[in-house]
Amino acid sequence: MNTTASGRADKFAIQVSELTRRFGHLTAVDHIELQVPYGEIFGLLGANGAGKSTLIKMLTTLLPPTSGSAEVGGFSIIRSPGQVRRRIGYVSQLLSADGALTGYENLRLSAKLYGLDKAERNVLIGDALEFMGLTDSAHKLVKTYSGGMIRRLELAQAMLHRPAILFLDEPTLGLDPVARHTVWDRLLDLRRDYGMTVLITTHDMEEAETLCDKLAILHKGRISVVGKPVELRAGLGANKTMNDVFAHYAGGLIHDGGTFSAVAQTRRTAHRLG
Ligand SMILES: Nc1ncnc2c1ncn2[C@@H]1O[C@H](COP(=O)(O)OP(=O)(O)OP(=O)(O)O)[C@@H](O)[C@H]1O
Repeated sequence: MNTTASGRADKFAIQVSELTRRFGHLTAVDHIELQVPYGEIFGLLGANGAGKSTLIKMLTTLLPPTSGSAEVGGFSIIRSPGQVRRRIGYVSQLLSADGALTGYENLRLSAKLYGLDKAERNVLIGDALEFMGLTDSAHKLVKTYSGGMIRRLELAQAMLHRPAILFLDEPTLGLDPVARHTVWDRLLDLRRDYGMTVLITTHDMEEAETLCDKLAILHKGRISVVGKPVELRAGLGANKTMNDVFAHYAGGLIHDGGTFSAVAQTRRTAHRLG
């Protein structure tokens, strides 16, 4: 249990009530209810356009909701967005590290943006580099990094100020299996060492099953089911896979070769670093 600045004991890192976002006539997120306890690794699944990124953008205060409410780290995303931002780290789908800077310089930039003072800054940057296995590459340009190293650098940037809650939009998209597993290990370490709560979006059924304690599947802006991966599979019958669960609750199959957005994203990443 965490105690917020208001002194209130708070069991949930994320509490969402009737949260809704419309874009014109389209309701991208439709009256969502969600509770994520502190210390949980929580996965958001859904087909392209289901509303995952829109939900994350609202919870990270980047996009105002049309209606409804949410508390993140004990603070309202509407009334206290600054308090929310102090308690979260966010890695977006888009490449956020700057390829023309070194890993260290990227981290120093993040530290300044977070307002960390100089003495604290150097210790926290050193810790983050070490934690993500990037100490030896700290002074190399990021455009020479592999995709897995870039993801770990982005995680290092997001964990720098020791947020209570990390939001990661498709954290392992486009990574090979070894790099993917390394990212999973680091996320598990962040939970173990710092008690961080992690909310991720993913299209990867292995990631959903192996990494996440609990999953919510979104379909057309609504949550169609919430549960532990093993419960969701068992709920459909014997020998059901996560792909079956996804097809049942998300209205479609995960196709071989990835989704359109996965392919586009991978290419965007390659282009930016090229
Ligand atoms: N700024 C915007 N203006 C208009 N429509 C938007 C905007 N952002 C998202 N949408 C629409 O809202 C719906 C939900 O989009 P969102 O990006 O949240 O889905 P997603 O589940 O994250 O999809 P993906 O897996 O492709 O990232 C989609 O129909 C999308 O086209």
